[in-house]
Amino acid sequence: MIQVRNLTKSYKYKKILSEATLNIEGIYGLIGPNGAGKTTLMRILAGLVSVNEGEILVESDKFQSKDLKSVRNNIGYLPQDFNMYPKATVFECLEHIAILKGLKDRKERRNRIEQVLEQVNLLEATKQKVHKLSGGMRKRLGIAQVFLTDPGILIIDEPTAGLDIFERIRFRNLLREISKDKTIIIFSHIVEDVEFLCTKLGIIKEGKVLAEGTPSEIAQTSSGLVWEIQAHPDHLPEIFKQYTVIDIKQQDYNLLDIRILSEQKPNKATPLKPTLIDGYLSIINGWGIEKDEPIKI
Ligand SMILES: Nc1ncnc2c1ncn2[C@@H]1O[C@H](COP(=O)(O)OP(=O)(O)OP(=O)(O)O)[C@@H](O)[C@H]1O
Repeated sequence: MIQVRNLTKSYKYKKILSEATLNIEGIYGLIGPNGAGKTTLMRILAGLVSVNEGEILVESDKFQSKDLKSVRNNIGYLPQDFNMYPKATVFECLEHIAILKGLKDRKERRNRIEQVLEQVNLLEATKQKVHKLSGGMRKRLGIAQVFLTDPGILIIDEPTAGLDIFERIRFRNLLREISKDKTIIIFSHIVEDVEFLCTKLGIIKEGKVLAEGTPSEIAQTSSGLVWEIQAHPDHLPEIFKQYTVIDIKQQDYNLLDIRILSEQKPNKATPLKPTLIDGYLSIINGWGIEKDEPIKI
């Protein structure tokens, strides 16, 4: 469990994070639009950036600490594109990193490397050069290097960016498997990633935490706001002006099924069961949010 309390971060006069409070546990997803402050928060948690105000309390079976620097060894960070030592083989790359991480004993180090490669299903690629790996394999190599020291907390930036559908599913399954004894924090603007993986979510916009809850609790915040309307493609510009459009499906050449958010029931609209993306967009749009108060779910 990581408790982030009233975290404020400014660069010069610009506030990037404003009294952000989060209770991070399980597989936790932090989502928000571009510029929301996700990367900044991630870098703070990874111990790479300092804060102006607030505190972070890390609790796990292993320790309890308010000082992130002292627990850095228990935090593994996987950046969006792991591409260290591109000319080295997978094994050489892990060996370099293991040495940097202080695994001094040669035999122990080699055993550990084999263990982590097996864990992420990369044993067969041991001798392949890093730059020749597919995007998904590189992600798995990223996880392998993080696992060398078996951290209790894993921070992952955009887990499935650049992966095809098969690698996406495979990588999500890997994360689910390894999450059993770890806290995993996923930073993403792909709602689908967090929907399938995360047990809890935080929504952040312009440096402020707008809501925190399970995916279904977040979805429920848009209850009564989600509708399907049907319209001719020529009417789309008008519909975009009037409503927040979530999805459009072509029924035939002349008819579209359009999923929208609206506080009032539009003419001839059918109410729909809310999903996470509906809840996310309604929160981002500010519906049901008291000014400056996070949604209490
Ligand atoms: N070192 C810095 N100096 C000044 N401003 C910064 C710095 N780093 C980030 N910012 C600003 O902080 C704001 C939040 O940036 P951040 O990268 O944390 O957002 P984000 O949610 O990760 O966005 P994205 O999804 O686009 O990556 C942006 O307006 C950005 O310009």
